[in-house]
Amino acid sequence: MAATTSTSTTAATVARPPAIVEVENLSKFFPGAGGTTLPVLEGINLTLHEGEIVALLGKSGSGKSTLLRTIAGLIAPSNGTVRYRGEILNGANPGVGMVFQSFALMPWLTVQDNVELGLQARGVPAAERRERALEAIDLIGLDGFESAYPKELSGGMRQRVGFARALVLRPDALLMDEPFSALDVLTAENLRTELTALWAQPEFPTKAICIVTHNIEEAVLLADRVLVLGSNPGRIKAEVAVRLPRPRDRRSPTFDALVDQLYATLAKGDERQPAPAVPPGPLSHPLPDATVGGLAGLVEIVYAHNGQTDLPDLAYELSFEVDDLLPLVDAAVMLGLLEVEGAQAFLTETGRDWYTAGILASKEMFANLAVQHVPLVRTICKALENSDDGSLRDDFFRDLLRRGYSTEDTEKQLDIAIDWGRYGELFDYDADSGDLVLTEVYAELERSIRETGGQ
Ligand SMILES: Nc1ncnc2c1ncn2[C@@H]1O[C@H](COP(=O)(O)OP(=O)(O)OP(=O)(O)O)[C@@H](O)[C@H]1O
Repeated sequence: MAATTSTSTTAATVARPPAIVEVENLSKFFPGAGGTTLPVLEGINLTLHEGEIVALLGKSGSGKSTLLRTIAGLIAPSNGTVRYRGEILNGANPGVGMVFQSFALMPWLTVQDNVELGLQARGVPAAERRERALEAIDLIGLDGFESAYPKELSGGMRQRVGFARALVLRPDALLMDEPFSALDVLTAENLRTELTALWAQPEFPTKAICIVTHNIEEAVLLADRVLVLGSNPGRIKAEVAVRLPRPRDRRSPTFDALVDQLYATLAKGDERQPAPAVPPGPLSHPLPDATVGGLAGLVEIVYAHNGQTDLPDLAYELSFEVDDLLPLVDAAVMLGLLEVEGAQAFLTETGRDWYTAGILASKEMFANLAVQHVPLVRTICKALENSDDGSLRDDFFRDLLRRGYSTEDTEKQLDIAIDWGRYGELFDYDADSGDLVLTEVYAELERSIRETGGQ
C-alpha cells in the first residue's frame, strides 16, 4: 500500500504493480453522545498493490480495525472513497477475504460447513463448495478435522479454520485483523511461518495481504511495507519499507534497527491537534492506559538501568512485546517522569526524585504532577472545587467525556483518572454511590502552586 500522505522511504520513481485497493481521502466518524461525532480516521490515502504484504501498525484505538473494515466494505466511509480494481465500493468488497482475531466461527457448524459458508453466500453450487472447502482445509493443514466442531479445536486450529474460510474464496487480497494476537506465542509463530510459506508459493491465489497489528516485530517479520497510524484521530503518520529477504531473522541487526525505528515512530506523541491557544484538555489529551503501580514499575526499572534504557531491548528482557510498554511510557512522559528520544527512555530529574522519595513525599509529588500535567485529573479537581460541597457524581464527568469518546473509552478514561487522583489523594471515590469528593490535599496544592507559580 502506498500512503500518499506519509513520509515515504520507498522510491517513488519505480513503476508499481497494479492496484487492488485504493483508499482516497477517507475519513470516518462515529456518532457520539448528544449528537456529537467522534472522529476515528482522517484523511487516509493508500493503495494496496499486487505482490505485497502491508502491515497497518498503530496503538490501541488508532483506528486500524475501522480502516480494515472500511477496505472490506463492512462499514462505509464518512468521507472519501474505497475502490476495488478501480470500482468505488458500495457495499462488501467482492475481492477480499477476512481473518479476524476472534476467529469468528459458527460454533454449531463443523469445520467443513464453516469453511463453506462464504461460498454459500456467494451462491456457489454445493458440489463445487465441497471440493473447494476440502482444498482449503488441506492447504491450511486441517486435513482430518473436516467434521470437527470449533469447540473440539485448540485456538491455533480454530484460527486455521479462520484462514481456510478466507482462502476458500480465493480472494484477490487477504485482510487480517490481528490474526495471531489471541494465540499463544509458539502457535502464533508457527502460523506466521506457515503464512509466509503459503505466500511464497507461486500458485497461491491471493495477490496481496494487509495485516492489522499492534505488534512491531510481527509487522517487521511479515510486511514489505509498514504503515504507522497515529491516533486521535487515526491518520497515516509514516511508511517504512522492509527490504529484508524472507524468511526473516529476528536477531539480525537490520531487523533490530527497523524495530527501533518503528518503535520511535509509534512512541512519538500524537495528541489530538487542538485549535491554537486552546489549552490541553481531557478530550485533546487522553490518558494512557496505565496504573500508578505500572508507572512506578517502569520508572524503577529505568532507574536501575542508570536512568536510561532502550525500550525494545527492555521489552525483550521482560518477555513482553515492545508495544505493551507504550501506554506506560506515554503516561510517564505525560507526567514528566521520563523523556523519550527515538527508542531510548531517559529518567528525568523529576522521575529520579519521585522514585527516590519516601512514600508520602512521592504521593505528594504525584498529586502535584497530575494536577499540573494531566488535564482530566485537573478538570475533575476544578469541577469538585467549584461544586457546592466539594463533591460530584461520576456521571457528571462521564457525560462530559462522552462528548469526545466512545462509551468504552469514556469508562477507561474515568477509571485511569480516578486511579491517579486517588493515589495522589486529591479526591476520594465511592464506587457504590459514584461520589467523588475533593480532599484537603488539593486545596493545599493549589495554594502552593499559586505561591510558587508551579515551580
Ligand atoms: N461502531 C463504533 N461506534 C463508536 N465508536 C467506535 C466504533 N467502532 C470503533 N469505535 C471507536 O473508534 C476508535 C478506533 O477503534 P478501532 O477498533 O478501529 O481501533 P484499533 O486501532 O483497531 O484498536 P485495537 O488495537 O484496540 O483494536 C476507538 O476509540 C473505538 O472505541
